[in-house]
Amino acid sequence: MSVPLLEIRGLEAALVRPPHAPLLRGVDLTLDPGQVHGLVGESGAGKSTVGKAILGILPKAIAVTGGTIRFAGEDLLKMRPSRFFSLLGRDIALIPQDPMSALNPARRVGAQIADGLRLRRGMRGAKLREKVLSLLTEVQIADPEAVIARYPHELSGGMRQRVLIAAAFAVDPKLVIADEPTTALDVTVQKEVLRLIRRMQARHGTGVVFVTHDLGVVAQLCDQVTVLFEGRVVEQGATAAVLAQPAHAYTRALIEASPRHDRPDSGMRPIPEHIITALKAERVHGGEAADG
Ligand SMILES: Nc1ncnc2c1ncn2[C@@H]1O[C@H](COP(=O)(O)OP(=O)(O)OP(=O)(O)O)[C@@H](O)[C@H]1O
Repeated sequence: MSVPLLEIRGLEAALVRPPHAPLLRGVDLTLDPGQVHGLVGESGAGKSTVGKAILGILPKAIAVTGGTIRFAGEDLLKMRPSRFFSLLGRDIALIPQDPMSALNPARRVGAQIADGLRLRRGMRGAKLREKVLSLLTEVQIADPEAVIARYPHELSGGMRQRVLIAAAFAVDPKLVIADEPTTALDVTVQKEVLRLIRRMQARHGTGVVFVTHDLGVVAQLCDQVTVLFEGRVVEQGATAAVLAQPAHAYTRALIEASPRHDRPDSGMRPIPEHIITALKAERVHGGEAADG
């Protein structure tokens, strides 16, 4: 039996300060190599917390309190720090939400893409420059020779996100965590960037955990989907099946509430109150503390 690329079991996280409000309540998720798994839910559902727990970059206020996160069979939560940091940036990479704050404003973009290749692949000189240029071409940046010498503020938001995609895929990671990578972009650019991520992951055979509040994005990009509500998995499965025949009332409501892509300004509509109430009741009856 092949080992999943990523296998999360019973992941729990909570606020560090009393009363230690739980944020993740036993999240399970399995990702096979080369697959794209969408993590979807409303704001505050815990999507980013899952992504950050995988990357070991949870804010100080949040701690993992239970469960396992296995990457190719090894538990990231139990790994020696030196081993964990050798995986980050080489086997596991991040495409962040906000390209401007992820890039160093004082360094040219070519140098920033080159960092991972120098550090993780030992590339130098002309070979390194060639590789950076070919990555920029791969993410469809015209005139890469000129772009490597630019500073982040000299590029558009879409170009900056392409630069970060190039940086994430530069060292051929096995797993990419994409945390709402198109939220800051306008709708037309969003579509191009999504297509680009899909193409890059297919070409590089990369597994992707894609954090989004947008089921339209899930439909376009993801093989599998996990629906989160208040830190708990409500529904999980192959995207086509879940979207065509959602088993849970919350998923159905989320589909109905999703922004219409033919009307980009339509926004997300609220989930009906009775469904939220029923979900909270399910949690209480499931034996968990009624903490909110
Ligand atoms: N730095 C922090 N300190 C305290 N609580 C936090 C912090 N970051 C997140 N939280 C809390 O953790 C919970 C889950 O947040 P998370 O960011 O994972 O949700 P999300 O589903 O990604 O939502 P969004 O789409 O708004 O980012 C929320 O209740 C949030 O208030």
